[in-house]
Amino acid sequence: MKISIGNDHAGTDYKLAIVKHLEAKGYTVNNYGTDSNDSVDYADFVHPVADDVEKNKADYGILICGSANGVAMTANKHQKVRAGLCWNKEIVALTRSHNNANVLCIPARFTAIQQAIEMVDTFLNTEFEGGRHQKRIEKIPLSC
Ligand SMILES: O=C(CO)[C@H](O)[C@H](O)[C@H](O)COP(=O)(O)O
Repeated sequence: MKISIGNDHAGTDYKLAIVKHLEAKGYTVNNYGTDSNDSVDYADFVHPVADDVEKNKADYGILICGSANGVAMTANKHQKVRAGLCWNKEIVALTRSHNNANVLCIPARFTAIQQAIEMVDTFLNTEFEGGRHQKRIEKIPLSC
C-alpha cells in the first residue's frame, strides 16, 4: 500500500514520526516535505499529495499542519480527493466508514504525536461501509 504525506512547519515532527511508523509496518511512503521547522506555505506541500491520490499514484494521503484547516481546504479542491479533518480516532473511523475519505488531515497543534500515529492506524484499518453512504459521496463533486 502506498501513502503520500505532506506537512507544513507545524507538522514536521509529527510527519517524521508517522513516516517512521509506517515504514516500519512495511508501507511505501512518498514524503513531499517539508522536513524542516522553517516557516512554509502549506498548500505547496498539499498539492503533490492530493495529486498522487487523485491519479491513483498513492492509495491514501496524510496531511499535517497546525489546525489542519489549511491542508484540508487545499486538498479538497482536488475533485477526486475526500480529505477528512480529524482530531481523534472516532472521527477518523467515521471519515473512512461513512465518507470513504482518501486523505487524513491531522491538526498537529491540537493532538499528541502518539495520538496522531493511532489516528493513522485507524484510518488505514477502517473500511468504507458503502450502502447508503455511496450515493451521498457521489453527490459531493460539483458538476461544472
Ligand atoms: O491550518 C493552518 C493554516 O490555515 C495551519 O494551522 C498552519 O500550520 C498555521 O496557520 C501556521 O501558523 P504560523 O503562525 O505561520 O506557524
